[in-house]
Amino acid sequence: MATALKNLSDYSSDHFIDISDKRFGLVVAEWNREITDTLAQGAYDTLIKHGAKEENIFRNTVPGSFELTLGAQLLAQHEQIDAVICLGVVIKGETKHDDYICHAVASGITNVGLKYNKPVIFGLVTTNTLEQAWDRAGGKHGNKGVEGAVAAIHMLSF
Ligand SMILES: Nc1c(NC[C@H](O)[C@H](O)[C@H](O)CO)[nH]c(=O)[nH]c1=O
Ligand SMILES: CC(=O)[C@@H](O)COP(=O)(O)O
Repeated sequence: MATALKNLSDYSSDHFIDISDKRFGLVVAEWNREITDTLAQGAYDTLIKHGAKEENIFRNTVPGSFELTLGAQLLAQHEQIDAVICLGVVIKGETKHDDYICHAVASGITNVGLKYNKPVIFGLVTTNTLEQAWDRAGGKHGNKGVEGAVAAIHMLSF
């Protein structure tokens, strides 16, 4: 279903568990920093809204989305971390570079989650234009950071 048909910030919290003792890693790419900061704020606010403690949310930055995988692993390897949310924005350029990044990150963070048996959430905005990216960072299609936090809480409620 296209994002245009499902707002990223619409969700049900009926099945959520108590997350007051859960520890979350946020890994945020610095590329397109203004947008990734907005995604991170959306994720942070959603975790707090649903009971996470400020002191249990650990935010790290990485240079770009390609480094999200290693950033996720460096957090997920710690027993104290219950879930990791990866946030980045990749906007298509003149070459296929964006494809290589997106495929590497999708595959990489999937493997980290499977390796450490904990939610590692794919919060990557992958768009053709800057406008489309802003539409998914608090714009008309909601906030992908909110979606990432909801996915993390949902998986912890599994
Ligand atoms: N073009 C974008 C990048 N490129 C940088 C890579 O992610 C990586 O940091 C570099 O190749 C060094 O390993 N990153 C984004 O997050 N978004 C982009 O649009
Ligand atoms: C997605 C990217 O890495 C992008 O900025 C690279 O741009 P280009 O393909 O024009 O080199």
